[in-house]
Amino acid sequence: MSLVRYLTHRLVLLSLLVSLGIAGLLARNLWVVHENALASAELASRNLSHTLAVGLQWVLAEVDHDILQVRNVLQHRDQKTWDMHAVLALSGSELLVLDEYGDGVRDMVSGKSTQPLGQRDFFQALRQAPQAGVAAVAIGSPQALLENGPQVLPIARAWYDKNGHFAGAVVASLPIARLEQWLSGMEMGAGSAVNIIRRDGQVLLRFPQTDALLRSLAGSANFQRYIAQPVGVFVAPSVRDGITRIHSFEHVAQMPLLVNVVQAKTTVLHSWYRTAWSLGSFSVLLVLGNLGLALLFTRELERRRRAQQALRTEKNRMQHMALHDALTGLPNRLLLKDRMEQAIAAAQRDGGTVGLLYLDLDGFKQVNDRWGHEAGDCVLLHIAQQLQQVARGTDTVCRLGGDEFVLLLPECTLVDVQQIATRVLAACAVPCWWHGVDLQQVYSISGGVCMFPEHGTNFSDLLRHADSALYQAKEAGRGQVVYYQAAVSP
Ligand SMILES: Nc1nc2c(ncn2[C@@H]2O[C@H](COP(=O)(O)OP(=O)(O)OP(=O)(O)O)[C@@H](O)[C@H]2O)c(=O)[nH]1
Repeated sequence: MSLVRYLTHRLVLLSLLVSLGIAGLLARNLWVVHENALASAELASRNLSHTLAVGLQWVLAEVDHDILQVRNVLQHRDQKTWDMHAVLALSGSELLVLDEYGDGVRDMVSGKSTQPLGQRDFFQALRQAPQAGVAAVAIGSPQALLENGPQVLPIARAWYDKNGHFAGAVVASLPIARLEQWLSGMEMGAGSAVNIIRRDGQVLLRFPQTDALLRSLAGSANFQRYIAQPVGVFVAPSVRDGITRIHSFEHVAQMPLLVNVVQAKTTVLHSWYRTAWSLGSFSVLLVLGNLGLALLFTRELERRRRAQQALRTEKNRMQHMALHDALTGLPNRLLLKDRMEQAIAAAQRDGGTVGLLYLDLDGFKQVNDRWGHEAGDCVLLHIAQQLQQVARGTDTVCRLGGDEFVLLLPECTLVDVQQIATRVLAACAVPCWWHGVDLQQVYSISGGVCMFPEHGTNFSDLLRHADSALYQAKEAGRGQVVYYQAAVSP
């Protein structure tokens, strides 16, 4: 792999890692902010439910104090009749005293007649209490106790006769309007509310008021968690609308009530969502920009790599062209000179000999003249191929130009050269077909041989002497190989 490609891969990898790092860091920070926002909201919600529970307990304790005072008098009277007016005057609130049937009830202070209350939930709860004195406060569902009276929350305790039998109830009323006014200053946010819930699951008050009927939560999973412990906070979807909320609750001390504050998670995390959206968009843009830049850089590096590759290829091609013949692809004179100098140097070092066979076609011009240059080229290619087949791996077949070829034969004795020359003459006698015509019938080949070091010790001397032997071969009738000074026919 080239350095550029290696760097490119590393760059893209690095860019990916940086992008993932940025995205991971942002995601982690967003998660921390999310958890902090949730924890703060839970704390605020818990504080609010605690404040409301304590406040409600104070209000109810005050009312209960009046109820207990009246009940005490009722239970310890020693005459058959008693002055109810005087009894009720003990308390500061408006109280009702009910008999054992919940009937015949009179508000002795106001003098207004009440509705029959024997079937009301709080009265039933007190009547069914198991033991005198044991029954605690009963709290009824919101209702009007007096005819055309306002909606109130009935708060009642049972009272008992001397024999410990249930004798009726003392009932106080907590106006719903008063509770609503108490809560009215609170800004809850969308999907959030405060509930006052009886311990049997009945919702007694919901703020802010919605059109939805106050209903019982008994049996719901969330309510089970409300009654499992006196105080708590958790996040869960609502049974009613499926919205996930923070539920914070606290039981009202000594009362069968609990207060809960529910806040929609979306409301609590509203600002977090906006931050997450803007930071998320920013990080996506950053990552995309980072990747885009890496890709651009990569493309630029790749473009440069390709340009360099093309340059190298072109350089190699030029070098090849400078050292090789364009038609046959054989080494040219320049490369022959280089190879011969190497062969001479090696022979000088090892005490060996080098043979040089200079070849020239006979009658080649006639091929050109009769069948055109393409036919001549065909002959030149054919001869080049034949000579390469004859040559050994260490030999060099060279085209000097025109119809002249040279075989450089390193580490070659005179006997070896003779054998090769014989094979060359035979190879050049192989037919060369051109459109159904055997051009070999027209041409033959002549050669001149000289040896290093016997006939010369450098390139030009050896080439000149081989050429001279070739000339002699032409003179002698062509189609043969002549040895420099030793004109021995193969
Ligand atoms: N087709 C072709 N012909 C070439 C090329 N290069 C040179 N020639 C021709 O080759 C011929 C060489 O001339 P000669 O060597 O005198 O031709 P010859 O008929 O072989 O003569 P002798 O060697 O005296 O037998 C010329 O006609 C050149 O034009 C080539 O690349 N292709």
